[in-house]
Amino acid sequence: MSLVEERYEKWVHHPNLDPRYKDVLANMSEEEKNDAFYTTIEFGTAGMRGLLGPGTNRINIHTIRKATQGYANYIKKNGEEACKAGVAIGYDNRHMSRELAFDCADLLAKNNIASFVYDSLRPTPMLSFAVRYNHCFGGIMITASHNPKEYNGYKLYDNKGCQLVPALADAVITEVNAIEDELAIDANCTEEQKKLVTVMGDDVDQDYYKHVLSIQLNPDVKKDIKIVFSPEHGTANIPVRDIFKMTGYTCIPVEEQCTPDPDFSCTPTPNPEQPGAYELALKYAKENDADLILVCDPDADRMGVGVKHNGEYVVMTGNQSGSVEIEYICSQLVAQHKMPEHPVMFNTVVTSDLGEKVAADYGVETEKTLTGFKFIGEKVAKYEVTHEKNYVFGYEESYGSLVKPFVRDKDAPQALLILAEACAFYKQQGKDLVDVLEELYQRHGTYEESQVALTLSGEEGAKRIQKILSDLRAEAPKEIAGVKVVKSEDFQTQKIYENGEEKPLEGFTKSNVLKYFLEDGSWVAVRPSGTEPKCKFYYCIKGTDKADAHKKTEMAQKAMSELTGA
Ligand SMILES: O=P(O)(O)OC[C@H]1O[C@H](O)[C@H](O)[C@@H](O)[C@@H]1O
Repeated sequence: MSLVEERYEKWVHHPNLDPRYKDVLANMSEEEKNDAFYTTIEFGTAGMRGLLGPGTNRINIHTIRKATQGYANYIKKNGEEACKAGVAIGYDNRHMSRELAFDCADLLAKNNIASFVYDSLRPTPMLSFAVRYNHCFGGIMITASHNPKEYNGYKLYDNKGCQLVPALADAVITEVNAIEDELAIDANCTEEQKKLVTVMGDDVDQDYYKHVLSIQLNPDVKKDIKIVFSPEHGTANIPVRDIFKMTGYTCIPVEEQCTPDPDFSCTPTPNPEQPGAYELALKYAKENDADLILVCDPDADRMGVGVKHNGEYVVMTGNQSGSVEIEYICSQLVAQHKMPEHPVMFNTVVTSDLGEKVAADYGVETEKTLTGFKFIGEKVAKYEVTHEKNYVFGYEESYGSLVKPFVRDKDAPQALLILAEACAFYKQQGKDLVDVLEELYQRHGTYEESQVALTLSGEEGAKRIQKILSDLRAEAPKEIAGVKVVKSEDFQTQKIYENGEEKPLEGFTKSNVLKYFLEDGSWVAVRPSGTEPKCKFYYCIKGTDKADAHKKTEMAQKAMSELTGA
Protein backbone atom coordinates (compact mmCIF):
# COMPACT_ATOMS: atom_id res chain seq x y z
CA MET A 1 0.00 0.00 0.00
CA SER A 2 1.39 3.44 -0.88
CA LEU A 3 1.95 6.04 1.84
CA VAL A 4 -0.97 8.04 0.45
CA GLU A 5 -3.29 5.01 0.62
CA GLU A 6 -2.07 4.15 4.10
CA ARG A 7 -2.75 7.64 5.44
CA TYR A 8 -6.08 7.85 3.64
CA GLU A 9 -7.27 4.51 5.03
CA LYS A 10 -6.23 5.53 8.53
CA TRP A 11 -8.30 8.71 8.30
CA VAL A 12 -11.34 7.05 6.76
CA HIS A 13 -11.52 4.36 9.43
CA HIS A 14 -10.42 6.37 12.45
CA PRO A 15 -13.10 6.47 15.20
CA ASN A 16 -12.21 10.10 16.03
CA LEU A 17 -12.52 11.43 12.49
CA ASP A 18 -14.67 14.58 12.52
CA PRO A 19 -17.92 13.31 10.91
CA ARG A 20 -18.03 16.41 8.64
CA TYR A 21 -15.11 14.94 6.70
CA LYS A 22 -16.59 11.48 6.03
CA ASP A 23 -18.35 12.29 2.77
CA VAL A 24 -15.58 14.47 1.43
CA LEU A 25 -13.07 11.68 1.97
CA ALA A 26 -15.37 9.08 0.41
CA ASN A 27 -15.83 11.20 -2.72
CA MET A 28 -12.19 12.14 -3.32
CA SER A 29 -10.70 11.53 -6.75
CA GLU A 30 -7.27 9.86 -6.90
CA GLU A 31 -5.72 13.23 -7.65
CA GLU A 32 -7.42 14.90 -4.67
CA LYS A 33 -6.46 12.00 -2.42
CA ASN A 34 -2.85 12.29 -3.47
CA ASP A 35 -2.75 16.03 -2.89
CA ALA A 36 -4.45 15.76 0.51
CA PHE A 37 -2.18 13.00 1.84
CA TYR A 38 1.15 12.99 -0.05
CA THR A 39 2.77 15.11 2.64
CA THR A 40 2.03 16.72 5.99
CA ILE A 41 1.25 20.41 6.06
CA GLU A 42 4.37 22.43 6.89
CA PHE A 43 5.40 25.78 8.30
CA GLY A 44 6.36 28.31 5.57
CA THR A 45 7.00 32.06 5.33
CA ALA A 46 4.23 32.90 7.77
CA GLY A 47 3.18 29.81 9.71
CA MET A 48 1.16 26.94 8.32
CA ARG A 49 -1.15 27.65 5.45
CA GLY A 50 -3.17 25.34 3.26
CA LEU A 51 -6.46 24.37 1.69
CA LEU A 52 -9.29 23.61 4.09
CA GLY A 53 -10.43 19.99 4.09
CA PRO A 54 -9.60 16.53 5.38
CA GLY A 55 -6.06 15.18 4.97
CA THR A 56 -2.59 15.45 6.43
CA ASN A 57 -1.74 18.17 3.89
CA ARG A 58 -4.82 20.27 4.69
CA ILE A 59 -5.97 22.70 7.34
CA ASN A 60 -8.64 20.99 9.44
CA ILE A 61 -9.51 20.42 13.08
CA HIS A 62 -7.10 17.46 13.28
CA THR A 63 -4.00 19.06 11.74
CA ILE A 64 -4.55 22.22 13.81
CA ARG A 65 -4.91 20.11 16.97
CA LYS A 66 -1.68 18.31 16.09
CA ALA A 67 0.12 21.66 15.69
CA THR A 68 -1.38 23.03 18.91
CA GLN A 69 -0.54 19.89 20.91
CA GLY A 70 3.03 20.16 19.62
CA TYR A 71 3.08 23.84 20.59
CA ALA A 72 1.65 22.95 24.02
CA ASN A 73 4.40 20.36 24.55
CA TYR A 74 6.96 23.00 23.61
CA ILE A 75 5.44 25.50 26.06
CA LYS A 76 5.42 22.89 28.83
CA LYS A 77 9.14 22.29 28.24
CA ASN A 78 9.62 26.00 28.90
CA GLY A 79 8.28 25.53 32.42
CA GLU A 80 5.47 26.46 34.74
CA GLU A 81 5.83 30.22 34.16
CA ALA A 82 5.43 29.78 30.41
CA CYS A 83 2.19 27.83 30.95
CA LYS A 84 0.88 30.51 33.29
CA ALA A 85 1.84 33.36 30.94
CA GLY A 86 -0.15 31.52 28.31
CA VAL A 87 -1.05 32.21 24.71
CA ALA A 88 -3.03 35.04 23.07
CA ILE A 89 -5.36 33.77 20.33
CA GLY A 90 -6.92 35.67 17.44
CA TYR A 91 -8.84 34.73 14.32
CA ASP A 92 -10.11 36.20 11.07
CA ASN A 93 -13.32 35.88 9.04
CA ARG A 94 -12.50 32.63 7.26
CA HIS A 95 -14.34 29.33 7.30
CA MET A 96 -13.67 27.56 10.63
CA SER A 97 -11.48 30.36 12.00
CA ARG A 98 -13.54 31.01 15.14
CA GLU A 99 -14.12 27.32 15.77
CA LEU A 100 -10.41 26.54 15.42
CA ALA A 101 -9.40 29.45 17.68
CA PHE A 102 -11.63 28.34 20.56
CA ASP A 103 -10.64 24.70 20.00
CA CYS A 104 -6.97 25.75 20.35
CA ALA A 105 -7.86 27.50 23.63
CA ASP A 106 -9.57 24.35 24.96
CA LEU A 107 -6.70 22.12 23.92
CA LEU A 108 -4.20 24.45 25.62
CA ALA A 109 -6.40 24.42 28.73
CA LYS A 110 -6.41 20.62 28.63
CA ASN A 111 -2.61 20.96 28.83
CA ASN A 112 -3.00 23.39 31.76
CA ILE A 113 -1.88 26.35 29.64
CA ALA A 114 -3.67 29.70 29.95
CA SER A 115 -5.04 31.57 26.95
CA PHE A 116 -6.49 34.98 26.08
CA VAL A 117 -8.90 34.85 23.18
CA TYR A 118 -10.46 37.74 21.28
CA ASP A 119 -14.25 37.57 21.47
CA SER A 120 -14.64 38.27 17.76
CA LEU A 121 -12.47 38.65 14.68
CA ARG A 122 -9.44 40.96 14.88
CA PRO A 123 -6.52 41.88 12.60
CA THR A 124 -3.28 39.92 12.88
CA PRO A 125 -1.39 42.99 14.19
CA MET A 126 -3.88 43.22 17.06
CA LEU A 127 -3.03 39.62 17.96
CA SER A 128 0.65 40.54 18.00
CA PHE A 129 -0.29 43.50 20.21
CA ALA A 130 -2.35 41.28 22.54
CA VAL A 131 0.63 38.97 23.13
CA ARG A 132 2.62 41.96 24.36
CA TYR A 133 -0.29 43.55 26.27
CA ASN A 134 -1.02 40.36 28.23
CA HIS A 135 2.68 39.45 28.68
CA CYS A 136 1.98 36.08 27.12
CA PHE A 137 4.49 33.39 26.32
CA GLY A 138 3.27 33.36 22.73
CA GLY A 139 0.37 33.71 20.33
CA ILE A 140 -1.73 31.89 17.76
CA MET A 141 -3.52 33.59 14.88
CA ILE A 142 -5.96 31.58 12.80
CA THR A 143 -5.82 33.14 9.35
CA ALA A 144 -4.72 32.48 5.78
CA SER A 145 -3.99 36.19 5.39
CA HIS A 146 -4.39 37.18 1.73
CA ASN A 147 -4.95 33.69 0.25
CA PRO A 148 -8.19 32.74 -1.55
CA LYS A 149 -11.29 31.65 0.37
CA GLU A 150 -10.48 27.92 0.15
CA TYR A 151 -7.51 28.41 2.50
CA ASN A 152 -6.92 28.82 6.19
CA GLY A 153 -3.81 28.89 8.32
CA TYR A 154 -2.04 29.06 11.64
CA LYS A 155 0.53 31.70 12.62
CA LEU A 156 2.60 31.28 15.77
CA TYR A 157 4.10 34.13 17.80
CA ASP A 158 6.83 34.45 20.41
CA ASN A 159 6.59 36.45 23.65
CA LYS A 160 7.53 39.67 21.79
CA GLY A 161 4.57 39.30 19.42
CA CYS A 162 6.86 38.31 16.55
CA GLN A 163 6.13 35.30 14.33
CA LEU A 164 8.42 32.39 15.18
CA VAL A 165 11.79 32.60 13.45
CA PRO A 166 13.19 29.30 12.09
CA ALA A 167 15.15 28.37 15.24
CA LEU A 168 12.03 28.62 17.42
CA ALA A 169 9.71 27.21 14.77
CA ASP A 170 12.03 24.19 14.40
CA ALA A 171 11.78 23.47 18.12
CA VAL A 172 7.97 23.54 17.86
CA ILE A 173 8.03 21.47 14.66
CA THR A 174 10.11 18.79 16.40
CA GLU A 175 7.34 18.52 19.00
CA VAL A 176 4.63 18.50 16.31
CA ASN A 177 6.38 15.79 14.31
CA ALA A 178 6.72 13.63 17.41
CA ILE A 179 2.92 13.28 17.50
CA GLU A 180 2.06 10.11 15.65
CA ASP A 181 -1.71 10.13 15.58
CA GLU A 182 -3.23 13.54 14.92
CA LEU A 183 -6.71 12.07 15.02
CA ALA A 184 -6.28 10.78 18.56
CA ILE A 185 -6.06 14.33 19.99
CA ASP A 186 -9.22 15.85 21.42
CA ALA A 187 -9.77 19.17 23.12
CA ASN A 188 -12.02 17.95 25.94
CA CYS A 189 -10.86 19.91 28.96
CA THR A 190 -12.46 19.86 32.41
CA GLU A 191 -14.63 22.70 33.75
CA GLU A 192 -11.74 23.62 36.03
CA GLN A 193 -9.30 23.75 33.13
CA LYS A 194 -11.78 25.81 31.10
CA LYS A 195 -11.18 28.61 33.61
CA LEU A 196 -7.75 29.03 32.04
CA VAL A 197 -9.46 30.48 28.94
CA THR A 198 -9.96 34.25 29.24
CA VAL A 199 -12.00 36.14 26.67
CA MET A 200 -10.26 39.48 26.12
CA GLY A 201 -12.10 42.70 26.81
CA ASP A 202 -12.29 46.14 25.24
CA ASP A 203 -9.24 47.35 27.19
CA VAL A 204 -6.87 45.64 24.72
CA ASP A 205 -8.54 47.31 21.73
CA GLN A 206 -8.50 50.72 23.37
CA ASP A 207 -4.81 50.44 24.22
CA TYR A 208 -4.02 49.35 20.66
CA TYR A 209 -5.95 52.35 19.28
CA LYS A 210 -4.09 54.66 21.64
CA HIS A 211 -0.79 53.33 20.34
CA VAL A 212 -1.89 53.65 16.71
CA LEU A 213 -2.88 57.29 17.25
CA SER A 214 0.62 57.92 18.65
CA ILE A 215 2.23 57.32 15.22
CA GLN A 216 0.82 60.57 13.82
CA LEU A 217 3.55 63.01 12.86
CA ASN A 218 1.23 65.89 11.98
CA PRO A 219 -1.98 65.18 13.87
CA ASP A 220 -3.24 68.70 13.22
CA VAL A 221 -2.79 68.58 9.45
CA LYS A 222 -5.82 69.87 7.54
CA LYS A 223 -7.74 66.68 6.79
CA ASP A 224 -9.12 67.93 3.54
CA ILE A 225 -9.18 64.52 1.83
CA LYS A 226 -11.68 61.80 1.10
CA ILE A 227 -10.64 58.18 1.62
CA VAL A 228 -12.43 55.17 0.18
CA PHE A 229 -11.70 52.20 2.40
CA SER A 230 -12.28 48.47 1.99
CA PRO A 231 -11.55 45.71 4.54
CA GLU A 232 -12.21 43.13 1.78
CA HIS A 233 -14.78 41.36 4.02
CA GLY A 234 -12.09 40.84 6.66
CA THR A 235 -10.99 42.02 10.08
CA ALA A 236 -10.08 45.67 9.44
CA ASN A 237 -13.61 47.05 9.21
CA ILE A 238 -14.19 48.07 12.83
CA PRO A 239 -10.64 49.06 13.89
CA VAL A 240 -9.83 51.13 10.81
CA ARG A 241 -13.16 52.94 10.77
CA ASP A 242 -12.78 53.62 14.52
CA ILE A 243 -9.28 54.99 13.97
CA PHE A 244 -10.35 57.25 11.11
CA LYS A 245 -13.25 58.49 13.22
CA MET A 246 -10.96 59.26 16.16
CA THR A 247 -8.50 61.11 13.95
CA GLY A 248 -11.11 63.04 11.93
CA TYR A 249 -10.56 61.65 8.43
CA THR A 250 -13.47 61.33 6.03
CA CYS A 251 -13.69 57.61 5.36
CA ILE A 252 -16.11 56.25 2.78
CA PRO A 253 -16.41 52.50 3.37
CA VAL A 254 -17.06 50.11 0.49
CA GLU A 255 -20.25 48.89 2.16
CA GLU A 256 -20.58 45.61 0.25
CA GLN A 257 -17.09 44.56 1.42
CA CYS A 258 -17.54 45.56 5.07
CA THR A 259 -19.49 42.51 6.21
CA PRO A 260 -17.24 39.73 7.50
CA ASP A 261 -17.66 37.00 4.92
CA PRO A 262 -15.65 33.76 4.62
CA ASP A 263 -16.55 33.54 0.94
CA PHE A 264 -15.40 37.07 0.09
CA SER A 265 -18.61 37.30 -1.93
CA CYS A 266 -18.31 40.90 -3.13
CA THR A 267 -14.66 40.99 -4.13
CA PRO A 268 -12.95 39.01 -6.89
CA THR A 269 -9.93 38.66 -4.59
CA PRO A 270 -9.08 39.85 -1.09
CA ASN A 271 -5.37 40.20 -1.97
CA PRO A 272 -4.17 43.80 -2.52
CA GLU A 273 -1.46 42.42 -4.82
CA GLN A 274 -4.18 41.74 -7.38
CA PRO A 275 -6.14 44.35 -9.38
CA GLY A 276 -9.50 42.73 -8.53
CA ALA A 277 -9.13 43.88 -4.92
CA TYR A 278 -9.62 47.49 -6.05
CA GLU A 279 -12.52 47.04 -8.50
CA LEU A 280 -15.40 48.09 -6.29
CA ALA A 281 -13.33 50.61 -4.35
CA LEU A 282 -12.47 52.30 -7.65
CA LYS A 283 -16.15 52.64 -8.44
CA TYR A 284 -16.75 54.25 -5.03
CA ALA A 285 -13.73 56.50 -5.50
CA LYS A 286 -14.97 57.80 -8.86
CA GLU A 287 -18.49 58.36 -7.54
CA ASN A 288 -17.18 60.27 -4.52
CA ASP A 289 -14.20 61.95 -6.18
CA ALA A 290 -11.98 60.47 -3.48
CA ASP A 291 -8.30 61.37 -3.10
CA LEU A 292 -7.22 58.01 -1.82
CA ILE A 293 -8.24 54.35 -1.92
CA LEU A 294 -7.02 52.20 0.96
CA VAL A 295 -7.69 48.47 1.16
CA CYS A 296 -6.59 45.82 3.66
CA ASP A 297 -6.23 42.10 3.16
CA PRO A 298 -8.54 39.93 5.34
CA ASP A 299 -6.28 39.83 8.41
CA ALA A 300 -5.25 43.46 7.94
CA ASP A 301 -1.53 43.04 7.87
CA ARG A 302 -1.29 44.18 4.23
CA MET A 303 -2.37 47.50 2.75
CA GLY A 304 -3.13 48.38 -0.90
CA VAL A 305 -3.17 52.00 -2.08
CA GLY A 306 -4.85 53.79 -4.99
CA VAL A 307 -4.17 57.48 -5.59
CA LYS A 308 -6.13 60.05 -7.62
CA HIS A 309 -3.55 61.51 -9.96
CA ASN A 310 -4.44 63.83 -12.85
CA GLY A 311 -8.06 62.70 -12.60
CA GLU A 312 -7.23 58.97 -12.85
CA TYR A 313 -6.64 56.39 -10.11
CA VAL A 314 -3.18 54.89 -9.92
CA VAL A 315 -2.71 51.71 -7.87
CA MET A 316 0.70 51.58 -6.21
CA THR A 317 2.88 48.51 -5.75
CA GLY A 318 4.01 47.54 -2.24
CA ASN A 319 7.49 48.80 -3.10
CA GLN A 320 6.05 52.18 -4.09
CA SER A 321 3.73 52.71 -1.12
CA GLY A 322 6.55 51.59 1.20
CA SER A 323 8.91 54.13 -0.38
CA VAL A 324 6.36 56.94 -0.02
CA GLU A 325 5.79 55.98 3.62
CA ILE A 326 9.52 56.10 4.35
CA GLU A 327 9.88 59.45 2.56
CA TYR A 328 7.06 60.98 4.59
CA ILE A 329 8.23 59.55 7.90
CA CYS A 330 11.90 60.48 7.44
CA SER A 331 11.23 63.96 6.10
CA GLN A 332 8.93 64.73 9.02
CA LEU A 333 11.25 63.26 11.65
CA VAL A 334 14.07 65.42 10.29
CA ALA A 335 11.93 68.56 9.98
CA GLN A 336 10.68 68.11 13.54
CA HIS A 337 14.18 67.28 14.88
CA LYS A 338 12.89 63.90 16.01
CA MET A 339 15.13 61.62 13.97
CA PRO A 340 16.74 59.26 16.48
CA GLU A 341 20.47 58.57 16.66
CA HIS A 342 21.68 55.61 14.57
CA PRO A 343 18.37 55.30 12.75
CA VAL A 344 17.65 52.06 10.93
CA MET A 345 15.03 50.88 8.47
CA PHE A 346 14.36 47.26 7.51
CA ASN A 347 13.24 45.59 4.31
CA THR A 348 13.95 42.32 2.52
CA VAL A 349 16.40 41.01 -0.07
CA VAL A 350 13.60 41.06 -2.65
CA THR A 351 12.36 44.58 -1.84
CA SER A 352 13.28 47.18 -4.49
CA ASP A 353 16.21 49.57 -4.05
CA LEU A 354 14.17 52.79 -4.00
CA GLY A 355 13.23 52.70 -0.29
CA GLU A 356 16.83 52.15 0.71
CA LYS A 357 17.93 55.16 -1.35
CA VAL A 358 15.20 57.33 0.17
CA ALA A 359 16.21 56.27 3.68
CA ALA A 360 19.93 56.86 2.99
CA ASP A 361 19.11 60.40 1.87
CA TYR A 362 17.94 61.10 5.43
CA GLY A 363 20.91 59.34 7.02
CA VAL A 364 18.91 56.20 7.78
CA GLU A 365 20.67 52.89 7.35
CA THR A 366 18.85 49.94 5.75
CA GLU A 367 19.21 46.38 6.98
CA LYS A 368 17.93 43.59 4.77
CA THR A 369 16.31 40.34 5.87
CA LEU A 370 14.89 37.30 4.14
CA THR A 371 11.21 37.36 3.11
CA GLY A 372 8.93 37.15 6.14
CA PHE A 373 8.22 39.95 8.57
CA LYS A 374 9.36 37.68 11.41
CA PHE A 375 12.94 38.44 10.40
CA ILE A 376 12.27 42.16 10.75
CA GLY A 377 10.61 41.52 14.12
CA GLU A 378 13.69 39.55 15.18
CA LYS A 379 15.96 42.51 14.37
CA VAL A 380 13.70 44.92 16.24
CA ALA A 381 13.95 42.70 19.33
CA LYS A 382 17.72 42.55 18.99
CA TYR A 383 18.20 46.34 18.83
CA GLU A 384 15.71 46.85 21.61
CA VAL A 385 18.23 45.09 23.83
CA THR A 386 21.53 46.36 22.38
CA HIS A 387 20.32 49.93 21.69
CA GLU A 388 22.85 49.93 18.85
CA LYS A 389 20.31 51.25 16.35
CA ASN A 390 16.90 52.86 16.56
CA TYR A 391 13.87 51.72 14.61
CA VAL A 392 12.46 54.10 12.01
CA PHE A 393 10.43 51.86 9.72
CA GLY A 394 10.04 48.33 8.33
CA TYR A 395 8.36 47.12 5.14
CA GLU A 396 8.26 44.42 2.48
CA GLU A 397 7.38 44.54 -1.21
CA SER A 398 4.44 42.28 -0.36
CA TYR A 399 2.38 45.28 0.81
CA GLY A 400 3.16 45.04 4.52
CA SER A 401 4.76 47.70 6.72
CA LEU A 402 5.19 48.65 10.35
CA VAL A 403 5.46 52.27 11.45
CA LYS A 404 6.05 51.81 15.19
CA PRO A 405 7.13 48.51 16.75
CA PHE A 406 4.53 48.27 19.53
CA VAL A 407 3.33 45.51 17.19
CA ARG A 408 5.87 43.04 15.81
CA ASP A 409 4.22 42.13 12.54
CA LYS A 410 2.98 44.08 9.56
CA ASP A 411 0.28 46.48 10.72
CA ALA A 412 -2.18 47.77 8.12
CA PRO A 413 -4.15 50.09 10.47
CA GLN A 414 -0.89 51.94 11.21
CA ALA A 415 0.05 51.99 7.53
CA LEU A 416 -3.38 53.34 6.53
CA LEU A 417 -3.21 56.14 9.07
CA ILE A 418 0.29 57.30 8.10
CA LEU A 419 -0.57 57.18 4.39
CA ALA A 420 -3.78 59.13 4.97
CA GLU A 421 -1.78 61.72 6.88
CA ALA A 422 0.86 61.88 4.13
CA CYS A 423 -1.90 62.36 1.54
CA ALA A 424 -3.46 65.20 3.54
CA PHE A 425 -0.05 66.77 4.24
CA TYR A 426 1.10 66.80 0.60
CA LYS A 427 -2.31 67.98 -0.59
CA GLN A 428 -1.66 71.20 1.31
CA GLN A 429 1.41 71.58 -0.92
CA GLY A 430 -0.62 70.91 -4.05
CA LYS A 431 0.75 67.39 -4.50
CA ASP A 432 -0.71 63.90 -4.49
CA LEU A 433 1.16 60.74 -3.48
CA VAL A 434 2.01 59.84 -7.09
CA ASP A 435 3.65 63.28 -7.45
CA VAL A 436 5.70 62.44 -4.36
CA LEU A 437 6.69 59.09 -5.88
CA GLU A 438 7.68 60.76 -9.17
CA GLU A 439 9.90 63.15 -7.22
CA LEU A 440 11.55 60.17 -5.55
CA TYR A 441 12.30 58.65 -8.96
CA GLN A 442 13.76 61.94 -10.12
CA ARG A 443 15.96 62.16 -7.05
CA HIS A 444 17.05 58.56 -6.83
CA GLY A 445 16.77 57.12 -10.32
CA THR A 446 13.91 55.54 -12.20
CA TYR A 447 13.15 51.94 -11.38
CA GLU A 448 10.40 49.65 -12.47
CA GLU A 449 9.72 47.07 -9.82
CA SER A 450 7.62 44.10 -10.73
CA GLN A 451 6.88 40.57 -9.76
CA VAL A 452 5.78 37.63 -11.86
CA ALA A 453 4.29 34.82 -9.81
CA LEU A 454 3.83 31.49 -11.50
CA THR A 455 1.18 29.27 -9.90
CA LEU A 456 2.30 25.63 -9.81
CA SER A 457 0.03 23.60 -7.51
CA GLY A 458 0.18 20.17 -5.93
CA GLU A 459 3.02 17.68 -5.69
CA GLU A 460 3.98 18.11 -9.36
CA GLY A 461 3.92 21.89 -9.05
CA ALA A 462 6.12 21.82 -5.94
CA LYS A 463 8.66 19.63 -7.78
CA ARG A 464 8.60 21.93 -10.80
CA ILE A 465 9.32 24.97 -8.62
CA GLN A 466 12.28 23.19 -7.01
CA LYS A 467 13.54 22.26 -10.48
CA ILE A 468 13.40 25.85 -11.72
CA LEU A 469 15.66 26.88 -8.85
CA SER A 470 17.99 23.89 -9.08
CA ASP A 471 18.39 24.33 -12.85
CA LEU A 472 19.32 27.97 -12.34
CA ARG A 473 21.78 26.90 -9.68
CA ALA A 474 23.31 24.28 -11.98
CA GLU A 475 23.72 26.70 -14.84
CA ALA A 476 23.78 30.28 -13.62
CA PRO A 477 22.81 32.90 -16.23
CA LYS A 478 25.76 34.99 -17.44
CA GLU A 479 23.45 37.65 -18.84
CA ILE A 480 19.76 38.50 -18.67
CA ALA A 481 18.27 40.11 -21.80
CA GLY A 482 21.76 41.00 -23.00
CA VAL A 483 22.80 42.72 -19.75
CA LYS A 484 25.75 41.11 -18.00
CA VAL A 485 25.27 39.47 -14.59
CA VAL A 486 28.07 40.99 -12.50
CA LYS A 487 27.26 39.36 -9.19
CA SER A 488 24.96 36.68 -7.90
CA GLU A 489 23.84 35.66 -4.43
CA ASP A 490 22.63 32.21 -3.47
CA PHE A 491 20.93 32.25 -0.08
CA GLN A 492 20.70 28.45 -0.08
CA THR A 493 24.41 27.71 -0.47
CA GLN A 494 25.12 31.04 1.27
CA LYS A 495 27.58 32.15 -1.37
CA ILE A 496 28.26 35.29 -3.37
CA TYR A 497 29.79 34.94 -6.83
CA GLU A 498 31.54 38.02 -8.18
CA ASN A 499 34.34 38.49 -10.73
CA GLY A 500 34.94 34.75 -10.87
CA GLU A 501 35.38 34.64 -7.11
CA GLU A 502 33.30 32.95 -4.43
CA LYS A 503 32.66 34.62 -1.08
CA PRO A 504 30.49 33.61 1.89
CA LEU A 505 27.07 35.25 2.13
CA GLU A 506 26.61 36.08 5.78
CA GLY A 507 23.85 37.29 8.04
CA PHE A 508 20.95 35.17 6.76
CA THR A 509 19.61 31.71 7.55
CA LYS A 510 19.60 29.32 4.59
CA SER A 511 16.79 30.00 2.15
CA ASN A 512 16.01 28.97 -1.40
CA VAL A 513 16.54 32.40 -3.00
CA LEU A 514 18.70 33.37 -5.97
CA LYS A 515 19.52 36.98 -6.80
CA TYR A 516 21.30 38.24 -9.92
CA PHE A 517 22.79 41.73 -10.05
CA LEU A 518 23.16 43.23 -13.52
CA GLU A 519 25.77 45.57 -14.94
CA ASP A 520 23.28 48.45 -15.32
CA GLY A 521 22.29 48.52 -11.62
CA SER A 522 19.20 46.32 -12.01
CA TRP A 523 18.60 42.97 -10.31
CA VAL A 524 16.40 39.90 -10.68
CA ALA A 525 15.57 37.42 -7.91
CA VAL A 526 13.78 34.06 -7.85
CA ARG A 527 12.29 32.14 -4.93
CA PRO A 528 9.42 29.79 -4.17
CA SER A 529 6.61 31.47 -2.24
CA GLY A 530 6.29 30.17 1.28
CA THR A 531 2.60 30.97 1.53
CA GLU A 532 1.17 29.89 -1.82
CA PRO A 533 2.00 27.30 -4.51
CA LYS A 534 3.92 29.86 -6.56
CA CYS A 535 7.37 30.48 -7.97
CA LYS A 536 8.09 34.20 -7.65
CA PHE A 537 10.33 36.22 -9.97
CA TYR A 538 11.22 39.71 -8.72
CA TYR A 539 12.51 42.46 -11.00
CA CYS A 540 14.06 45.76 -9.94
CA ILE A 541 15.02 47.30 -13.26
CA LYS A 542 16.77 50.62 -13.64
CA GLY A 543 16.10 52.80 -16.66
CA THR A 544 17.05 56.22 -17.97
CA ASP A 545 13.37 57.11 -17.77
CA LYS A 546 10.05 55.35 -17.20
CA ALA A 547 9.69 54.11 -20.77
CA ASP A 548 13.23 52.74 -20.78
CA ALA A 549 12.74 50.96 -17.44
CA HIS A 550 9.50 49.48 -18.73
CA LYS A 551 11.04 48.23 -21.96
CA LYS A 552 13.95 46.66 -20.08
CA THR A 553 11.55 45.04 -17.58
CA GLU A 554 9.61 43.39 -20.38
CA MET A 555 12.84 42.13 -21.90
CA ALA A 556 14.13 40.78 -18.58
CA GLN A 557 10.83 39.04 -17.87
CA LYS A 558 10.86 37.44 -21.33
CA ALA A 559 14.47 36.34 -20.89
CA MET A 560 13.78 34.72 -17.51
CA SER A 561 10.75 32.96 -18.87
CA GLU A 562 12.81 31.53 -21.74
CA LEU A 563 15.65 30.61 -19.43
CA THR A 564 13.50 28.69 -16.99
CA GLY A 565 10.84 27.46 -19.39
CA ALA A 566 8.33 29.02 -17.00
O1 LIG B 1 6.43 35.28 -0.93
P1 LIG B 1 5.75 34.56 0.19
O2 LIG B 1 6.61 33.52 0.83
O3 LIG B 1 4.41 34.05 -0.25
O4 LIG B 1 5.52 35.63 1.30
C1 LIG B 1 4.91 36.85 1.01
C2 LIG B 1 4.47 37.49 2.31
O5 LIG B 1 3.56 36.62 2.92
C3 LIG B 1 3.03 37.02 4.16
O6 LIG B 1 2.25 38.15 4.01
C4 LIG B 1 4.16 37.26 5.14
O7 LIG B 1 3.66 37.71 6.36
C5 LIG B 1 5.12 38.26 4.56
O8 LIG B 1 6.17 38.47 5.46
C6 LIG B 1 5.63 37.78 3.23
O9 LIG B 1 6.43 38.78 2.64
